[in-house]
Amino acid sequence: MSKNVIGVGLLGMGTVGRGVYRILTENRSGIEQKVGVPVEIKKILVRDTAKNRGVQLEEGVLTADVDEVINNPDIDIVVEVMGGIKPALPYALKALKNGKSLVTANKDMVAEHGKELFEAAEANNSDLLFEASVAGGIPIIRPLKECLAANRIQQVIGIINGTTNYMLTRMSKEGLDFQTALAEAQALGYAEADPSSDVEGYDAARKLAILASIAFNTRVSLNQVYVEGITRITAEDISYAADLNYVVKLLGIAKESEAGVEVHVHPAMLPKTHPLAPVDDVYNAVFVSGDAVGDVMFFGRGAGELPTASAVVADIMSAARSKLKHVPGLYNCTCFDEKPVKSMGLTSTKYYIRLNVDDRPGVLASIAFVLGNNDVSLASVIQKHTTGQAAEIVLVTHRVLEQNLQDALKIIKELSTVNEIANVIRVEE
Ligand SMILES: NC(=O)C1=CN([C@@H]2O[C@H](COP(=O)(O)OP(=O)(O)OC[C@H]3O[C@@H](n4cnc5c(N)ncnc54)[C@H](OP(=O)(O)O)[C@@H]3O)[C@@H](O)[C@H]2O)C=CC1
Ligand SMILES: N[C@@H](CC=O)C(=O)O
Repeated sequence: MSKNVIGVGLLGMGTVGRGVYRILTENRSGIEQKVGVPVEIKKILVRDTAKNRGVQLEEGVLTADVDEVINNPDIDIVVEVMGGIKPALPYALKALKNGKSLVTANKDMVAEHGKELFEAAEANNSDLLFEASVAGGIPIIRPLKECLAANRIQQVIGIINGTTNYMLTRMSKEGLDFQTALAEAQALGYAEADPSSDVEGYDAARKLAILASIAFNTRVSLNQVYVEGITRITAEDISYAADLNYVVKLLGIAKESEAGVEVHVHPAMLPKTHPLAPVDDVYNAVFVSGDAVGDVMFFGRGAGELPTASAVVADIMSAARSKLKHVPGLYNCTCFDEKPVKSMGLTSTKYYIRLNVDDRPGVLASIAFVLGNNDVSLASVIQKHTTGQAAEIVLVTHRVLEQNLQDALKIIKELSTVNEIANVIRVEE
């Protein structure tokens, strides 16, 4: 039987949910033309039905009873924009089991329970779409699954967290301190409900696990991703980076070689001439290299109400078309391989090392000796005398094996003339 309307139920009406409501309402006629029938929001699950949502809502559309969404026969597509794992995951699975298509922006849920969700979608002939879960408004999931499907993808490198990119930009360009920059990102609706997930790198790690799984057709889990956040980045590091012609960014890096897949998220210094260097504020960018296409870069807003909702609504429209044409599963799971993930010690890059040391002759030589003994060679040295007794030294290495650097740092830390290894930041060229 052909449908004359597609019913949508939202789980959540926060930053993203409100954006979805606004786009579906404000662009109603264009969306109807593109889909073929009207797309209507029937019910919205929230915790507090009395809270003002900042948009004109129809009487009775808000509910605190999840069954009014996931068991509602008028709803074809359930849109999960509440976040977290519990109760989002059981609600999502129940919706799929009830034959609803599921659209979600929830990277925690997709990264950690993608297999379960895909299996439920396939078993019930439904769609599972999650474009907004990585890089907000930037199309990247579907381009990887479709437009670049002919390639063997060699690497995916990106700025994939809007909050931290916004913070690093405000800290480096306006001299804001960490907490003020974070408070601004929260006020703008960019941060996660628990912002430690942003600043400690886990949000980016979940997104990288999703991207790497799709790019390399394997299943990369969160615990296979090496993660460091931006909490140790200081004004001094940002200023040294500028002196060295670098900018500091939180990067997600996924590469595939014969030795396996490598996946890591950490702050990195990038030359100011690097294509990712000028990506500031809430903007994200994902740089993909494929064997046939070469290099392509995707750029746009990585978080925020309307950019994120743009991706969610496009997924709703795809799910609607597939419901109308009875062709579910267009974007099913493509993780058909099991590829080993390389340990971080086997990766290699250049490193920036900032040390506080005694201001005495021979100190630099003793540090260089330990580095040399561990096959770590130096590309440049900056030495600043802070007092007559203590000095700050900044070293930049050539490309070296991570394990060699870590072995050397363990010894350097114990030298009596070294007071502190203040920071170590990878340098990507
Ligand atoms: N914000 C952004 O820029 C982006 C967010 N995302 C993802 O989108 C999802 C939503 O994010 P965002 O909109 O920022 O989150 P918000 O915290 O702004 O909104 C969450 C919404 O979910 C509702 N909710 C939460 N828990 C429950 C529950 N147990 N029962 C009923 N309702 C519940 C809340 O209800 P109430 O309002 O009554 O409390 C609220 O309406 C997350 O997975 C996030 O990671 C993805 C890309 C970008
Ligand atoms: N907190 C996330 C929101 C989008 O995924 C971010 O800042 O990128």
